[in-house]
Amino acid sequence: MISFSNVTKAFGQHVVLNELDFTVAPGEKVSIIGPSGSGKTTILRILMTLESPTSGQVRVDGDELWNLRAGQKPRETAAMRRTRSRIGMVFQQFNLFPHMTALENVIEAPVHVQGKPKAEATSSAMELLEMVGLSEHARKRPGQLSGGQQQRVAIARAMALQPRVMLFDEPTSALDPELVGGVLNVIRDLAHSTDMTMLLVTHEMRFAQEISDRVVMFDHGAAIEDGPPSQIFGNPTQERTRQFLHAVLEA
Ligand SMILES: Nc1ncnc2c1ncn2[C@@H]1O[C@H](COP(=O)(O)OP(=O)(O)OP(=O)(O)O)[C@@H](O)[C@H]1O
Repeated sequence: MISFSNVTKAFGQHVVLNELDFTVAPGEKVSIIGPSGSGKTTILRILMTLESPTSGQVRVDGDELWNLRAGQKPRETAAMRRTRSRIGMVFQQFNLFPHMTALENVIEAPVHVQGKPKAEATSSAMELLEMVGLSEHARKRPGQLSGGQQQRVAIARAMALQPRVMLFDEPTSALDPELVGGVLNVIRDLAHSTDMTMLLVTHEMRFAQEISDRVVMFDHGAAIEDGPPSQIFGNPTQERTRQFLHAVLEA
């Protein structure tokens, strides 16, 4: 469903992804872990077409996202537009429209991007808000909701175009500790009950261990270890993975 082949991303002289090879199969739930600055968010931003790679190939569901030509700026392609409608992304900061209610945030893309009739979009959005436990708060604006509730609205919003792939970028790291569990419960339910492909960048190691089919350890822009959670958390092959987990789990 997702493939990075020989992908390099540099910001000026700073190489953030270094000849990365990485794939995710349809329906797989994959967590990305690694130290700050190792390139984890950049991978998600490239998939959302918010960044372009410097070189290499990125494919989503068979579509190559960029047609990179040496010396030319990357151009918008039909594959990029198709991909954006196939992928939902949940950011650290909830990314909701503050002047719209929870319900209006969820129906916004189906109505304005897809041209769905408002009544139909509203009924699907209410099902999504119920799924994330917020149907009673549908008429509230983000400022009237807790951070955890706002993030659950953001998950419903990201699901509104019925994506085949969901990307989560440290979805609980901006939350007060007592609100983290509610958001993780929603992501866990999605992981267990849907056949969506899911890619999660997280510092919640125990959660990654619990929900992932595979865990990929990043360091300096490369996937240095890739395996089932039992390997990564129980018996990592790389010393760097061992050190990282020791530092994070002892903190
Ligand atoms: N637009 C940009 N311009 C310049 N440098 C950038 C840009 N975006 C990211 N970087 C740099 O690229 C590196 C990798 O960033 P990225 O956000 O992918 O790391 P990360 O592994 O997600 O880190 P964290 O866990 O702290 O979020 C960082 O050193 C960052 O400063």
